[in-house]
Amino acid sequence: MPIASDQTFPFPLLIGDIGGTNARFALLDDAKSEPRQLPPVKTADFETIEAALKSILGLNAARPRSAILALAGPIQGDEVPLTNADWVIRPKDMLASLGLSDVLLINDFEAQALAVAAPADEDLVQIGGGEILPHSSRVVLGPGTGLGVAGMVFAQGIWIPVPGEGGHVDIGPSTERDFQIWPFLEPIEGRMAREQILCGRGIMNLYRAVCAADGIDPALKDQAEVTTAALSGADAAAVETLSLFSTYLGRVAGDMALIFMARGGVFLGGGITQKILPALMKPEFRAAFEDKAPHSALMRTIATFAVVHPMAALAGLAAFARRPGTFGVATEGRRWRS
Ligand SMILES: Nc1ncnc2c1ncn2[C@@H]1O[C@H](COP(=O)(O)OP(=O)(O)OP(=O)(O)O)[C@@H](O)[C@H]1O
Repeated sequence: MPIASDQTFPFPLLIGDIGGTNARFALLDDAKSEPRQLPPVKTADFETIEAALKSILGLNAARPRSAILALAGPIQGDEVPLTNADWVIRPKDMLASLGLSDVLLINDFEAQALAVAAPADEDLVQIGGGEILPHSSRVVLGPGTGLGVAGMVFAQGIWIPVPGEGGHVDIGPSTERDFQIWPFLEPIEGRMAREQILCGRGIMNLYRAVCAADGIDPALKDQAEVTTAALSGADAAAVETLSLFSTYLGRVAGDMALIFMARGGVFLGGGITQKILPALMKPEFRAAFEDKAPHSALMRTIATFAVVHPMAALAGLAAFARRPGTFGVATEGRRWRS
């Protein structure tokens, strides 16, 4: 079966990380050069990806010959809608209108996974104990506009990213306080999924539920206000919201570590991780991560990290574009050529 590792991509190469809110792009002139970052764009500011790219590529930039784009959403067919934004990516249109000869689409957390195959020390902040076991499975998960999740498996000498929709797995109450709050959380079509809590709008869902459980009016208007008030200690409901958020993220991170037996480490990406890092360094996240009887002893050996690289997905795509043979990235049904 053909995999991307069998083939290289023509340079100059455009790499892009397209999230629900933000889209970030860079150009790689060749396999040895550093990516040249293009100005970031808000997906809501442009009707289509072609319009966004035409605006930022400008007249003088080297014209890319191929593109590898990471998208927030499952990739299927010739029209790929984003899960949390209005863009529909049509690779055939991109080939024609941008003059490309090769387009590969992958999942955005697959790109985050590519970035944690060989992360630089300065791009990581360790949360709690444990050590990375080399050549062992890894997990990345990140709260942003949604909750992205992916695995990274090492087999037969290469790293294989395993994309999925792990943000949409069910999550349930566990402690007495959870049972007080859960009835007030807004479900999605009748069920509680991880992404109802562990993302930007999830923070508001959780904050409103905490307030409702205590019979108080929610005074804070958006997730940034909640995390700011929580980190400064200015609002008790916000403080509890962020504490619970850390606990639930720890639980889910622990679940993913168990599923992948991630002795290679669990890596937290996503835009929100860096904004709430002081809260994640408190005991709640790691305690919930380790609270996995009968496997708590095992969990204590698994390292957890916040990824503090500002463009981790782009770094992952650049690593793949330079040396596709060191990764097992499947291309069936997601590569288009002119
Ligand atoms: N200070 C903050 N505290 C909490 N949430 C925040 C803060 N600032 C931004 N957010 C939320 O973070 C989310 C954007 O995250 P991110 O920057 O990872 O975007 P994205 O890459 O487009 O997301 P995704 O890849 O998950 O679709 C939005 O929901 C936004 O409201």
